[in-house]
Amino acid sequence: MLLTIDTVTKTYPGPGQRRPVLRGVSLALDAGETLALTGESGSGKSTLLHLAGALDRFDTGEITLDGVPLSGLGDAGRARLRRETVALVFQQYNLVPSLTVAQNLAFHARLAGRDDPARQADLARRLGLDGLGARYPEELSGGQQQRVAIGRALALGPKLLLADEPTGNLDETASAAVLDLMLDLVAESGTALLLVTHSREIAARLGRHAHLTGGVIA
Ligand SMILES: Nc1ncnc2c1ncn2[C@@H]1O[C@H](COP(=O)(O)OP(=O)(O)OP(=O)(O)O)[C@@H](O)[C@H]1O
Repeated sequence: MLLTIDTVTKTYPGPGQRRPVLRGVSLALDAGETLALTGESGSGKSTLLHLAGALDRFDTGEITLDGVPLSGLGDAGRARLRRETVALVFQQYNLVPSLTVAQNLAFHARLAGRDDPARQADLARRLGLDGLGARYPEELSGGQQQRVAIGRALALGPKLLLADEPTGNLDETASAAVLDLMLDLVAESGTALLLVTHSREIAARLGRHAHLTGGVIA
């Protein structure tokens, strides 16, 4: 298994009565699998995605990512594992406005010491970004910006791609096109995908579907 989430609980610290967001979530994802995570607003989908990506700490239970139990890691260990294994795509594209498309595509791979211009060029071509390399994010459509964000994530060569409502800002046509490309690219590269969505249609396109409700997977 690439990712195993075992009876994980999470309560956010805060004033007043504290209610657990996750009450014992269990979920497993094999290498190369695609899984859609749905659930009502506030059910804890983003929280679970962040925990799976070693971006935040859980209270009890265990998450094992690429063979490494996360509970035993400190901040530095989690950061290293994240760098080596995971890439993220959010609803907000989070591109660097002062960098060109080509520079944005290379940015995270370069930071991780895995700069591979040939791979970036191939991703740009596959994502329909040819000819846009010298443009800045503000000169792109939303769908184009999201395709750059997906290319930037996949340029890392991650084992696990975590996507939080990645097409949530796009109209239906752009959303379908971006999802198609993302699914093609993860299938080709054997990358596992955990994708949070509100859309039943999108969920149906992925290999598996899990629904979060009442702090557990239904
Ligand atoms: N950093 C935080 N501090 C305190 N509470 C938080 C924090 N992040 C999320 N929460 C609370 O935890 C609950 C779950 O939030 P989360 O964002 O995981 O839900 P979600 O299912 O992704 O929601 P949505 O579909 O609306 O994005 C919510 O009640 C939210 O208010």
